[in-house]
Amino acid sequence: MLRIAVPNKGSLSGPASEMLHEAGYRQRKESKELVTVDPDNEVEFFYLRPKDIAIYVSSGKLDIGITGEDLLIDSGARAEVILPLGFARSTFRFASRPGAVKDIADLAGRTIATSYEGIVAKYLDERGIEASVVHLDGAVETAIELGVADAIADVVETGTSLRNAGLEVFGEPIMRSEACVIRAKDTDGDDPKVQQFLRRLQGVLVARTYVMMDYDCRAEHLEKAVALTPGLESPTVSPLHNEGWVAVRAMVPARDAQRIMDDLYHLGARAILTTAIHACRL
Ligand SMILES: Nc1ncnc2c1ncn2[C@@H]1O[C@H](COP(=O)(O)OP(=O)(O)OP(=O)(O)O)[C@@H](O)[C@H]1O
Ligand SMILES: O=P(O)(O)OC[C@H]1O[C@H](OP(=O)(O)OP(=O)(O)O)[C@H](O)[C@@H]1O
Ligand SMILES: [Mg+2]
Repeated sequence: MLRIAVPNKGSLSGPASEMLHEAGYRQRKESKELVTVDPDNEVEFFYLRPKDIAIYVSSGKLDIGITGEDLLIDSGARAEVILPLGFARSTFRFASRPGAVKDIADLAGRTIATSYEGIVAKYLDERGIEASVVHLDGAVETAIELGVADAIADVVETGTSLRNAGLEVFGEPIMRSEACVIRAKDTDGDDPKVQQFLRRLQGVLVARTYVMMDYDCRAEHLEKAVALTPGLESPTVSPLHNEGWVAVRAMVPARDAQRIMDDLYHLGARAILTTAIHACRL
């Protein structure tokens, strides 16, 4: 049985379970459940604190886990990313009151509040900057107003939390992060159960980011049309009953679909349809 760690709380928890559900895995029915077995797929899911997942996975007791790249790096655990999952995208940045800390070098001798001490300590160490790091569990933006720190290092997505606290980022992003599947370093990459799990998740990612496009066009416009819709390998082209016309079918990135439909129409293509992809194996 494959043993998989899944976040039990926070920003990663809902989207992770949703993705697993879309991939055909049974998920817990109730947020208090800590373990769920999916006997049909021979998988056991362990719902754990996101911050702890890399530690469990690196210990080898669980085969793989879903967590944030930032949490993985922060933990210092011997585990690695094997598949980025495209959700919980964020940056990790320093911030302070406007102008209070000018740049990274200006952090020397200051106090920095963060929930990610591991990332911050490593970043400062690599640059030879000596500063004190104060660990807080969350809501670190408030640490400056309450005089606990001169600067913070925290997850930034839209920047709303920083703005609301009257803070501004400084320096380059410390790192970028997204949810990902991880496994212990130095493990066998060919485990067929893990490979099948990854193929299922990749199928969900493709189904989320691509649509199927069908259209008819005159044979003399085919090369230009196919250049707009090259598909993943190559589009399917079938003859139509009307001589001189062909039907084309190809996967296209969902976010480009409307622009491609406009361009195909200008080229003379007609009956241009897009349909959702529900599941896929590439
Ligand atoms: N607003 C956000 N947008 C995108 N990703 C986020 C956001 N907040 C946290 N994350 C990501 O979620 C992961 C942190 O999850 P975790 O559950 O530890 O914290 P959380 O979502 O802030 O929950 P809480 O602090 O309430 O426990 C990290 O990978 C982080 O980058
Ligand atoms: O840039 P934004 O879109 O505002 O998102 C970033 C905020 O989201 C997370 O906070 P969360 O709500 O999880 O609270 P926390 O600080 O207690 O972790 C993170 O810690 C930031 O505070
Ligand atoms: Mg948080």
